[in-house]
Amino acid sequence: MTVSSAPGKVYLFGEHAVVYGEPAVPCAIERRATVTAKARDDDRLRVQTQDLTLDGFSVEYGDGVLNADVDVPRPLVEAAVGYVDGAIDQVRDVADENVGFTITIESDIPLGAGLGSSAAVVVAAIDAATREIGIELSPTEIADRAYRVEYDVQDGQASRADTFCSAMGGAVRVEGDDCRPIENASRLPFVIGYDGGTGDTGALVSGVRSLREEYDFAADTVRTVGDIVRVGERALAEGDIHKIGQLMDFNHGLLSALGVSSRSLDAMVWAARDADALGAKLTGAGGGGCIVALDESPSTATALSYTPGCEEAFRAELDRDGVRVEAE
Ligand SMILES: Nc1ncnc2c1ncn2[C@@H]1O[C@H](COP(=O)(O)OP(=O)(O)O)[C@@H](O)[C@H]1O
Ligand SMILES: C[C@@](O)(CCOP(=O)(O)O)CC(=O)O
Ligand SMILES: [Mg+2]
Repeated sequence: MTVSSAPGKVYLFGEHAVVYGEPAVPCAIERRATVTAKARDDDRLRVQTQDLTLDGFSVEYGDGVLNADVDVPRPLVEAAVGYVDGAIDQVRDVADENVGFTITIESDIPLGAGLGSSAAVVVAAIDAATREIGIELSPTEIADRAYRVEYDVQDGQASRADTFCSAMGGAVRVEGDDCRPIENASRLPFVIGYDGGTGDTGALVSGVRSLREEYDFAADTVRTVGDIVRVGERALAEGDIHKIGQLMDFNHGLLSALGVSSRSLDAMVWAARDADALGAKLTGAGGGGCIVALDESPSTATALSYTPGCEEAFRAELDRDGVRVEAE
């Protein structure tokens, strides 16, 4: 039995635009998905998940047959299994044989909310399952294989940002295939607001793609997000937290123009701004889920906890650890 974990993330800047080759800066946070892999005698895959939203179910999958506990809607099961299934395909590709596994997932990352639960689950699953059969992949190799899974599950619409960040930890910079850690990133006082909802990553990415194809000004907006990231990474290197906050606000405005915000995300962003946060924006695909704000004081978290539509507000520290083995 092997246990590995990998962190979720927030986007300081650059989600969506990163899909079209602009740079982005995601930061790993201390909320993790933990995956236990146990090799089986047969070649089947059994997945058990104790998830916040899915509320615990188990699925057995093999030979193209999917058996789930009775009362779980099938599309939900298929959506949940897609990423893990893809991760195990990658492990079988590395092993060059059809190894079977029982996979157990425990995650404290809200699902489908912009904090990269999919990337964390895939990264941790690839690490745990390869180690379980005696193969040790480097974090960059895990990131690359996890990216291929996200790319497939999201119908060819994914950047390397989430998976690289989850595998490496810390703050990272991703531009196309160029992925690198940001050394000595200044400490940022992240506060997260969560509306309890989710966004459909694939559908939201498709929406931005259509706008970009239809209107030159939407394509310009995507490029402008890239400009914000380029200025933002200098501010990050200089530790200019006020400028970082201002640029987060700007980035949110452009994401909103691209149609990926929502009433509750906007309400949480404005609650954070009214509470004197240095900046606030949605994180990840949008549509529903989480915002990230910067505030050293407790004001933003308190204001968010009284904001209608905000289900949970919490502080998140930068997690310098990427994927790591917890037990072997
Ligand atoms: N604990 C979990 N157990 C099983 N699958 C999970 C778990 N957490 C996330 N996933 C997978 O990740 C998907 C959500 O990913 P996505 O829509 O990209 O949102 P995000 O990555 O922002 O959380 C879920 O539908 C599921 O397939
Ligand atoms: C919208 C996007 O830039 C980020 C999606 O993040 P999340 O899965 O919502 O955490 C898509 C991608 O980079 O693959
Ligand atoms: Mg995701």
